[in-house]
Amino acid sequence: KKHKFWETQPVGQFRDLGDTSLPEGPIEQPTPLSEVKQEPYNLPSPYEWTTCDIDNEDTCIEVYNLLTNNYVEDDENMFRFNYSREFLRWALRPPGYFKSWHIGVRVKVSKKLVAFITGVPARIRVRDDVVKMTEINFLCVHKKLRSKRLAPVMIKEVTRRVHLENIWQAAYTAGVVIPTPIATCQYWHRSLNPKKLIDVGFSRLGARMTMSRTIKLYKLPESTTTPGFRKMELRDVPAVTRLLRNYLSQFAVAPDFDENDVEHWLLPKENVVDSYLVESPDTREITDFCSFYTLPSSILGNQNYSTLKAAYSYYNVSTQTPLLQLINDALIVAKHNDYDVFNALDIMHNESILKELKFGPGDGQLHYYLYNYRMSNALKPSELGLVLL
Ligand SMILES: COc1cccc(CC(=N)NC(=O)c2cccnc2OC2CCNCC2)c1
Repeated sequence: KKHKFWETQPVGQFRDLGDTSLPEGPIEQPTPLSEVKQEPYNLPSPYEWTTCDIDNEDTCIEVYNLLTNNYVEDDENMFRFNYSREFLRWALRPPGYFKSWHIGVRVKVSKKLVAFITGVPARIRVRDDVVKMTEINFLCVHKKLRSKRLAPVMIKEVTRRVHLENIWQAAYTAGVVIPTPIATCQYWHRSLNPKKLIDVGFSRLGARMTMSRTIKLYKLPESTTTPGFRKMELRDVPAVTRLLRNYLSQFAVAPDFDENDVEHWLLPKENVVDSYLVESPDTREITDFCSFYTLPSSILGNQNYSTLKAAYSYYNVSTQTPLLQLINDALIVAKHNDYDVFNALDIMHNESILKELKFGPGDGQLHYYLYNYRMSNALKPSELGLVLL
């Protein structure tokens, strides 16, 4: 039976698609905190819950190793996400985070960490509704424990702990279709190091193309082209917050960032997140912004390389500089910092610049989901202003 678990959850159900009589918004009302299950869900007997304190170096290493060996792979199992430890500490400790939402599963006898799931708080606007949500991520079950139905109980446990903090909605993404996507996005890749990408099988040499012709095709200038283009600094947080809030207001679903959020999520952090802005040379005004995060992938089974250095488009705002020129400058910076590939989803205004900047379509889709919040119709990717890590 397909979706046995998801048909028991307060999410949009496939059978309700097209039923426009169902109102957009929360599916279930909050329950009084006294009625939320106080004790953890039962795990199969060999396993126990653990809260992963990622400030503890040893625990952070355990989480890193579990994800490095067991997290998401591409459809052809040639690559696996390889989130760094500093990235995980950044992703899991935003303003107002709860350690209790960093949930692990250990083998009672050996104490080995064999599964993980996380939530972080986020204020997300859905049309005119700003909703306190949790962003769910890093659901990972050790390869040897798959099909033991651990994922449903982990999802129920993180939901229970989120309910205890009086939060009733969640946002998450997946490469698979489960009830029911609020948007389905395509991912695109822009080669920066085509020789390596072809060598590791990420890309293929185009028909009637030589390697030297391919290298020439993706060549980028040594330096950025936009006057006033520079790294974001702490002093820019108020202006970037204003710019970003204004820009994101046009999308149906987007984060409701305040200055604290912008300081955490967008201030440059080496090997984690890069952010640049355009400060108009004459007015000194900040008119544009672009950012990408660093998510390497392990290359599974290649003699010459073990890691693919990938940049993922994050939040970009173009008000004076054409988006094409802004993202081209982001590509130039990424190439200069030895990234092999620059990835983007076709969300926000990205679709308009992908082909011209020589992005190629990826071989998969990324589906966005809301928990306990119904949307009458799926959104077009261009209506989505939310990037999850
Ligand atoms: C290249 O190495 C890979 C290793 C594992 C999976 C994939 C394919 C894939 N599933 N890609 C994406 O989900 C993706 C493609 C473009 C932009 N963001 C993405 O995912 C982000 C956001 C969701 N959480 C993972 C990172 C590629």
